Amino acid sequence: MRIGKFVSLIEEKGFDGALISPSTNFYYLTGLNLHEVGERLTVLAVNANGDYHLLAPSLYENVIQGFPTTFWRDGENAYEKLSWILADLKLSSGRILIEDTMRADWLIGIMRLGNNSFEFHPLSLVMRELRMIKDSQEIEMMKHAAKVVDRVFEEVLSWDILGMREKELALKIELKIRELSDGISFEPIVASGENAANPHHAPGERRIRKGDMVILDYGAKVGGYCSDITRTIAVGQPNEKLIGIYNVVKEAQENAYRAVREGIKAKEVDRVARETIAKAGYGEYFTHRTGHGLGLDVHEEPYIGPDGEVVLKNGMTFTIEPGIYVPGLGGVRIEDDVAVIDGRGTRLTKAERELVVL
Ligand SMILES: CSCC[C@H](N)C(=O)N1CCC[C@H]1C(=O)O
Repeated sequence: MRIGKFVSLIEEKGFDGALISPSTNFYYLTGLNLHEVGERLTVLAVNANGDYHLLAPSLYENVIQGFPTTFWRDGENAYEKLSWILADLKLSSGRILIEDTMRADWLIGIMRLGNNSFEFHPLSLVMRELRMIKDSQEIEMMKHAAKVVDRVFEEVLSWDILGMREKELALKIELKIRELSDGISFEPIVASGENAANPHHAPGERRIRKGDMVILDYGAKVGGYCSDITRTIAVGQPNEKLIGIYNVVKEAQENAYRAVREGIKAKEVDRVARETIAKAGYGEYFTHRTGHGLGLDVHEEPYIGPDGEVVLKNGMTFTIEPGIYVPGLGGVRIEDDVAVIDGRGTRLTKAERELVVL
């Protein structure tokens, strides 16, 4: 468990405690994977002396073992039990870290507990520091998740996708990922033809046609850790303009990857990708950041954007995924997962990056 290191950090930063609801932070700190707690109040309370206690629904009695926990049953007053825990931990005032994704109704319920005068701060203030550098076990998990998405890409290339609806292909990809891993890290994106001009296109009814460029963006989870890959493929010969765009994106991705070094700021990697695309005349069509950190969350620190002030260090993991999106025509994105190892970038995803024409 990583709670010890977390407590040292909160003390060092002058916080009095933390209230953490189920989330990737909760999993990172406790190793507990509480599936679908939904609306049932579940909170881990930690104080700056290193004492901690969990409040959880009794449905999870079989899952939570060997962890200091008070369980509550449906029909009981969970907030009353939480107030007893906070009193025991002497958490009634002060600077308290709150899980960023805590449900608003829980937070309001906590604010209404008697005798509390908390000053709330987002938990990410502390967790980002802990989670940004992955240890070797975490990197192993991410390598495994990356292998899965590479394998899925090979499978896709063996399918007859001409005439298939985007959403059918997205479902097939999802099923393959689920077969090979612990699950998807987000709902796959399949964007064909002019739909590929939308970076977060929701796969729909459009059938894949001859001459389409198709963006495939999907990810797997292994042991909680995510991969995230994008490849753009052609079905039949695409028009010359799209082929030109493909080559610009491939060059931008390669240049940004080669720029990765320990000690430079994340925004330097973004700048390299952006300059490559701007020089080719497509600057205004690269409408998002170059990448994002990857780990237990599919989007986390360090963000690789024009405002990326984080200094890259060994153990950081992130995506490099420049794209060009031309409304009415289509788009191209190429994305790899990268880890900083021995001072340089190492690609975790290795699927073919040359344009594949099916
Ligand atoms: C979590 S949904 C989007 C997944 C995708 N791989 C992705 O992260 N992006 C697609 C466009 C840019 C990038 C993003 O920052 O959202």
